[in-house]
Amino acid sequence: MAQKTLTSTIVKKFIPARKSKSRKGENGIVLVVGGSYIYHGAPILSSIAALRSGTDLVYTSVPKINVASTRSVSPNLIVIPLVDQKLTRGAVNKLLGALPRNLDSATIGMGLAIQEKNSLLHLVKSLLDRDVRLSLDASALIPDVLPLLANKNVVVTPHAGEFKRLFGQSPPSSKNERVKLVEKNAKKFGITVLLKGSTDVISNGTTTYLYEKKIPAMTVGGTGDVLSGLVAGLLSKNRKPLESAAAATFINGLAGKVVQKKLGLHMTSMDLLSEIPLVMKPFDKIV
Ligand SMILES: NC(=O)C1=CN([C@@H]2O[C@H](COP(=O)(O)OP(=O)(O)OC[C@H]3O[C@@H](n4cnc5c(N)ncnc54)[C@H](O)[C@@H]3O)[C@@H](O)[C@H]2O)[C@@H](O)CC1
Ligand SMILES: Nc1ncnc2c1ncn2[C@@H]1O[C@H](COP(=O)(O)OP(=O)(O)O)[C@@H](O)[C@H]1O
Ligand SMILES: [Mg+2]
Repeated sequence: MAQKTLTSTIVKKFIPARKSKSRKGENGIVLVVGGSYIYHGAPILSSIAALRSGTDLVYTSVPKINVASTRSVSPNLIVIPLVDQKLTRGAVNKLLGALPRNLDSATIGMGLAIQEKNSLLHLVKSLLDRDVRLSLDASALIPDVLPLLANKNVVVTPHAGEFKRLFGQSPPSSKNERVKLVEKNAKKFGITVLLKGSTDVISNGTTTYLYEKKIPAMTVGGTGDVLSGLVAGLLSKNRKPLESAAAATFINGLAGKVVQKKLGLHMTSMDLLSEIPLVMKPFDKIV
């Protein structure tokens, strides 16, 4: 299968136009589920990235111990408390009852502590049953979730360590072998796989995009959390998981390039957030 290198021309087609006459909610409603006692920042990074990708509303669900700190970060976030410190069946049932009716997409896993595996499976299945498009990251990347995902507009965003946990094989260092392994698993499970690294590999098993970034400053913690929010933000308007994942990784890299140029190897993932609007603006279309 031929791989294509991501370019602005390709990505421009993946970002839907906004109608002048649209109303609040028509340009994306996103749910972010993540965070834990130690990792409070991940869902915040993901949520702000989703908003900055150009969605209308982002609902951020975090354990109740994180609610006050999360709310204090930004009035733009609508925080839905998880009733337990970790993801439990009871917390998922309460969350499902509190969700907005017309949710378009969700991203789950960043910084999340999962008490019972079945609570994650129940959350994923319930959201897919409501035709919510998913971006699964970090703690949500466990093999048990794979059978739920086939051909359901789902993107998984593992780094190499999460890839091994999810698919049982470590991505090899040879680029061609890496691409083949990503394609094999994407096809086998009917999902879009975005394998993160110095070169991101994005494939749905039929089409594959590569994005070589040369932005080592992005190894700082949180840049994958930002990416998960960008994927969900784009998925909320473009149902095609491959296109949304490819556009998200390209935007994340563009922002990283600008920040590295400005700050060298001293960026934090927060710096990416302020660059997202500036790098995405040239892709805006209003009809
Ligand atoms: N401020 C925050 O709240 C932050 C929270 N974070 C959260 O921290 C949690 C743990 O994240 P980590 O990615 O550190 O997961 P882990 O530290 O649990 O890494 C999982 C496994 O993968 C291995 N691994 C990690 N990156 C790898 C790579 N590129 N190649 C090969 N092996 C690799 C690790 O050694 C480990 O064995 C995640 O839920 C993440 O979302 C991080 O994103 C950092 C920022
Ligand atoms: N050497 C590198 N050069 C450029 N980007 C990188 C490099 N290593 C990792 N990245 C990027 O950093 C992010 C890492 O994701 P992840 O490990 O999940 O981060 P975190 O969980 O800390 O948010 C991905 O977006 C990946 O593309
Ligand atoms: Mg991560």
